Amino acid sequence: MGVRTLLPLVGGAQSGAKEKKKATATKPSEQKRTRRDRKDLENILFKLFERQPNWSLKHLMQETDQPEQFLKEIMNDLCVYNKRGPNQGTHELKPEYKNTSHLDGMRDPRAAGAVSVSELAELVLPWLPPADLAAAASASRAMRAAASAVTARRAADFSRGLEAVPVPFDNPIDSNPYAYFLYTPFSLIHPAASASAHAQPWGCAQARPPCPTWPRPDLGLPSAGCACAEADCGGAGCPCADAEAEMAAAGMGTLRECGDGCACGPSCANRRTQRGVTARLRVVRQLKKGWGLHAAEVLRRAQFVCEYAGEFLTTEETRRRQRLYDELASAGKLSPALLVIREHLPSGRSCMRVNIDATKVGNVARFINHSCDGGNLQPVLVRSSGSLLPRLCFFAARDIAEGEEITFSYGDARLKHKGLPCFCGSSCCPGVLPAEET
Ligand SMILES: C[S@@+](CC[C@H](N)C(=O)[O-])C[C@H]1O[C@@H](n2cnc3c(N)ncnc32)[C@H](O)[C@@H]1O
Repeated sequence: MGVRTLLPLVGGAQSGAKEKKKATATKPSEQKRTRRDRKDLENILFKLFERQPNWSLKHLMQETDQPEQFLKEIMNDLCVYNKRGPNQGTHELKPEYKNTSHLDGMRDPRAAGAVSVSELAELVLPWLPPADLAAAASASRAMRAAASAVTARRAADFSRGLEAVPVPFDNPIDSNPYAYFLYTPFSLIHPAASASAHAQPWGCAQARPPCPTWPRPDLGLPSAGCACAEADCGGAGCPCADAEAEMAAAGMGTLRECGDGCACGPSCANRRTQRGVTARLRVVRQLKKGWGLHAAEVLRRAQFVCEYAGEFLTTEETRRRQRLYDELASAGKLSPALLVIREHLPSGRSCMRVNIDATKVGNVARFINHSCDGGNLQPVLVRSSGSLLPRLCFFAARDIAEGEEITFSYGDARLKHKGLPCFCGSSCCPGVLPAEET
């Protein structure tokens, strides 16, 4: 558990005659002093009594800047008043409150085991969606400070420590610090995905966990796969190898990799799309397109950028969600990230359909905007041995400069009656985003 946060103390102890005079002359009126949160004030007083054991009421008022009556109430609970002796006229802590720094967060014997406001905030606030976080922030000054820290951490890494590198938000347009959704480094099967992802902390103070922490779901056929020695995996003799692998990254559109059914481990060289995001990226707010994914370093042609991760949906659930998303999107209330991939099978007569929804549960790819000229990413359908469902992965189609927006083409079909406007800016843009009834 983290160290308790103490609000800054006001000024230093003033004991000289000159300072006393000055303090009297500038003493603010009682009405101007606003009450602190009681627990915070108690913490401040404990700190002051650690600095020196005896304090007059007047000096404590100067230090804490609290209304006299409020301060007296708390001091009655925590202190004894010295009527005589060398410390006459001062207060000191009651014996049960002295030398208890080793019991940090448990000072109040009236509530043994109680934690401070900031400790409680640290436990609870990372679990809250933005509206609840804002409501909690209005409860007290300490809660406001804790909520701002959570917000800052959310804006600094929306992968919540689940990727090898942090992925920050950058909003030069308005005061919205981040977009709220649940993060998954790889696709999950609905409805298990939605159920488990409803509770996910985001913005905790503790160090990033080793990534990724979620168990990868078993998506398929455990028996299929290779048994190569690790060093040979992906080579000419490996049944999971793809002779066209390099070309795939450059534009062939499909790729094979080792997977759950193989004897090799996660460090196998033939699993280049299975280690999550390693390229430096950032999400930047734009005036017309909302958030967009940008390169935060130079990306080389054919470099793996990210997988399109979200919830694998049935076609029935996809249609249900699409109706809802269409309504919300046309009212400007949502940027849907629902993707349907159709892969034509070799017979040419049927096609395999994969539905991935990254709107509520997704990864960095949910921020990739559309470009009518095809953008700078090459989408590649990756099949891993032992997995039934292919994964959509993105490779750099050419060198991408630092700061450049990362885009791909959502498709050609514009079959919907009322399409959303497209602001990709390319010369071939017809002005409407691709869309079709699913
Ligand atoms: C996968 S999301 C991309 C991230 C999105 N911009 C956001 O703020 O979350 C897809 C949505 O982004 C918006 N979008 C993507 N490309 C666009 C473009 N070229 N012009 C206008 N809006 C675009 C549309 O609202 C679309 O439904």
